[in-house]
Amino acid sequence: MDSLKLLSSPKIFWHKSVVKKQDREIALGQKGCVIWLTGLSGSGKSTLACKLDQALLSRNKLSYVLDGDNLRHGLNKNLDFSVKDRAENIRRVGEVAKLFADAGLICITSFISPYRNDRNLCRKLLPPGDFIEEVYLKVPLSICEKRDPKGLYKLARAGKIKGFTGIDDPYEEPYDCEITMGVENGTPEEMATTVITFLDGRGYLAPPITM
Ligand SMILES: Nc1ncnc2c1ncn2[C@@H]1O[C@H](COP(=O)(O)OS(=O)(=O)O)[C@@H](OP(=O)(O)O)[C@H]1O
Ligand SMILES: Nc1ncnc2c1ncn2[C@@H]1O[C@H](COP(=O)(O)OP(=O)(O)O)[C@@H](O)[C@H]1O
Repeated sequence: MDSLKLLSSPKIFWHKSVVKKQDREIALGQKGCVIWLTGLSGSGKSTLACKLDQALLSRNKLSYVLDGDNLRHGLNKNLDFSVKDRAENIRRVGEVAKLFADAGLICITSFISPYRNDRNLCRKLLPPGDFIEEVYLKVPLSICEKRDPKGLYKLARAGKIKGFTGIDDPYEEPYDCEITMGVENGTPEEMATTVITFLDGRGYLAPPITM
């Protein structure tokens, strides 16, 4: 019974893992954490997530990208863009990211995540220090709309998509994010370097120190 702890439901128990997070981190030579990218559609989240993933791999660090478009093809395919479903989308992402961080990986999430409360709930879900970075891609709507790589803004302006973030649905800017970046911060590669410098400075690209 040592490894069993009673949860809030009397019928569901928590089974403790024998291999600890720290053991996995030592094996991987890094610390598990979550980098949360947020911003409007077209602000560059997926591009930055990919650059980060590549830059980390080139340093022999293991990361994994959870991307809004991709998760909505599978795990979250039953969710729409209502306030309630966006909240559920982000809650599930937070739970999955928590597992990835526990596995010792650097988990990069790329979701509009328009509501402050949903983002803060994910922050609270993770042990202190694991949710290390909220990166806000502060790109004006006019620029995102000009980019419009999927033609969605055009459809939203034409009224063919309802509830599109930035057009007829809100985006709540972060008050307290760790990094804010915009078009003035250079290329996606340069932005990835900024994030990696931050990670390095906080010791996430080295294994934990054990006594
Ligand atoms: N109504 C509406 N509003 C916003 N975005 C929409 C909408 N409908 C479809 N899309 C496409 O879905 C992508 C956003 O999915 P997310 O899971 O990141 O959204 S959210 O965090 O739940 O708000 C988003 O992808 P990105 O452009 O990569 O952000 C869009 O391509
Ligand atoms: N820093 C940047 N400067 C200029 N264009 C960019 C930058 N980052 C991304 N882009 C371009 O903007 C468009 C949207 O980028 P994307 O990463 O798909 O955004 P999101 O995932 O936030 O929707 C793409 O065409 C991409 O090439």
